[in-house]
Amino acid sequence: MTFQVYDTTLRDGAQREGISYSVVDKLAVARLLDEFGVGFIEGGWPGAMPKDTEFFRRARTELDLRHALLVAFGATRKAGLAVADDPQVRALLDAETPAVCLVAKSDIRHVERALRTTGAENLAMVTDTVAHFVAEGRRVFLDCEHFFDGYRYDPAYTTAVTSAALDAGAEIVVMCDTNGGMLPSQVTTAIGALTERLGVAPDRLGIHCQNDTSCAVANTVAAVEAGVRHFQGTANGYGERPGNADLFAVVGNLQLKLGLPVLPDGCLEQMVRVSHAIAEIANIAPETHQAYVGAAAFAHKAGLHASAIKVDPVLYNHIDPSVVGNDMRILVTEMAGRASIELKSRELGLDLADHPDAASRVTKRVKDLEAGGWSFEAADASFELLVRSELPGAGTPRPFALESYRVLVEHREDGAVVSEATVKLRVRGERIIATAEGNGPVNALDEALRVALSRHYPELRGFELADYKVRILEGSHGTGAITRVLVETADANGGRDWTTVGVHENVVEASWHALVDALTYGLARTPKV
Ligand SMILES: CC(=O)SCCNC(=O)CCNC(=O)[C@H](O)C(C)(C)COP(=O)(O)OP(=O)(O)OC[C@H]1O[C@@H](n2cnc3c(N)ncnc32)[C@H](O)[C@@H]1OP(=O)(O)O
Ligand SMILES: CC(=O)C(=O)O
Repeated sequence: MTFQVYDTTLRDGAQREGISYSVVDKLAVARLLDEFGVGFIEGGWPGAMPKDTEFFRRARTELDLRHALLVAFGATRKAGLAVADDPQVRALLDAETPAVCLVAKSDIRHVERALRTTGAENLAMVTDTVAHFVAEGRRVFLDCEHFFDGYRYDPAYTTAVTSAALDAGAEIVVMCDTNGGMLPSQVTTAIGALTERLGVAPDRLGIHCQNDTSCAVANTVAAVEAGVRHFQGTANGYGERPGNADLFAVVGNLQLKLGLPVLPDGCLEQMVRVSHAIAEIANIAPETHQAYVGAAAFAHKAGLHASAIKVDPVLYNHIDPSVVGNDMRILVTEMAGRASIELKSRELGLDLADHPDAASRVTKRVKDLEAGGWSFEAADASFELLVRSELPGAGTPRPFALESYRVLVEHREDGAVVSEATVKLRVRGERIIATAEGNGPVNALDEALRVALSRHYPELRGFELADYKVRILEGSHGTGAITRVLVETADANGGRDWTTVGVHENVVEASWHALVDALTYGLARTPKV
């Protein structure tokens, strides 16, 4: 059984609001899609946009694809124009791709109202254009726009468009749910009715679904279950309006749920890497909760889940995440039980299995702290320090003892606002007082701490405050609003970043907790200078 995995990230995907690829971006995306093992890459519409024309020109020398064939997209000839005289058709040929995909009207209402021509002329446009490209040695796919809506309105006309294309030599006629309004059962019914009417097997048909009902993936899978072998989609579901069928979910479902061999061996595990790399190029943050590839796709928060996962991860994962290049994660929050704490600690290299009392104490502290507004879900480093403080023999020494700190904010006559912080610490028996300025109170505090500690801990110089997030939480504890601060610290020497948390009614004090955890954690894991 051979499947055609047809990617349209660079054509339909580029129709998503906010995406604008350069030619270099398009070449990079094409290489990634090829590594994912798709069979066809629709690279754009040559002749419609100079960038797309340029992409196909450069692709000839700069792309060395292992799995995929490049496809150029265009429309059937203009109404009333000979196919050989249509400049769009010429541009499509000039792209010199082994295959082309032609979009054709297949809903009689669109033929008459949007194209402003007759049903007969549209059929001739399909026949002429398909035959022209076939005669030029191209493989031809025909995208039937508004196929399902057209078929419901006038099945005879939509069927006639399909037959005209197949008779003229099209390899596959693609049923497009252009407005994205279909449901899986409607797709299945239409395919059954059409194949009966046409007298052709469903493997001459393809499927292309927009996602306006959030059913694009389900509709695509339903079409394949109905016998279709050519399916289209885009990386991460990018596309016009809400998007297209997310090719990663489609492929994951077909390969892992239905056991269909849609990708070459060794490609499925590239899924997460390719998904995130394309998101990066598209300048769109990867969707954390995206099926299969999202960072949270296999992240477990509920204590009950973790307690079963501790026995066997299969019990709460629909697949082994590594099969698609993803990882399972255990989240530690107020919903954690002892099993969550134990599994998360194990992830961090701390074994609580032989310390049930410590696991219970950590669980209780996490629940109590979270009730007070703390959140460890994104603050692994603070969680690790907490576990270490309870696990016998694993404690992390605090690098200093605080005598006091003070922060001033000065609004000067010239309008400048400067913060100044002073810290008084005891470091290895020495009393140190240090003062520093910063562009805000937290920055000043961070600088003063570094000044005070740098002689005893020179490795601190490699730490950078990479991100600082503040969230004001509604006052639900009789204290008024409280502030939660998350600090992300980067290691200039290339180590992994780490995140710490602090909570207090006062934003500076909350930040102080997060900063102290950040330095403590960083110093504990960095080799001494
Ligand atoms: C469903 C889909 O998403 S298909 C992909 C759609 N993608 C895009 O539209 C992006 C690229 N498009 C473009 O750059 C431009 O729209 C172009 C270059 C294709 C056309 O631009 P223009 O010539 O200025 O025409 P315009 O966009 O205003 O209208 C489209 C024309 O194509 C005609 N047309 C639409 N579909 C078809 C078709 N399947 N076959 C032949 N002609 C068609 C329309 O009737 C209209 O013709 P008209 O100019 O004689 O009225
Ligand atoms: C061709 C296409 O993108 C559509 O009909 O949705």
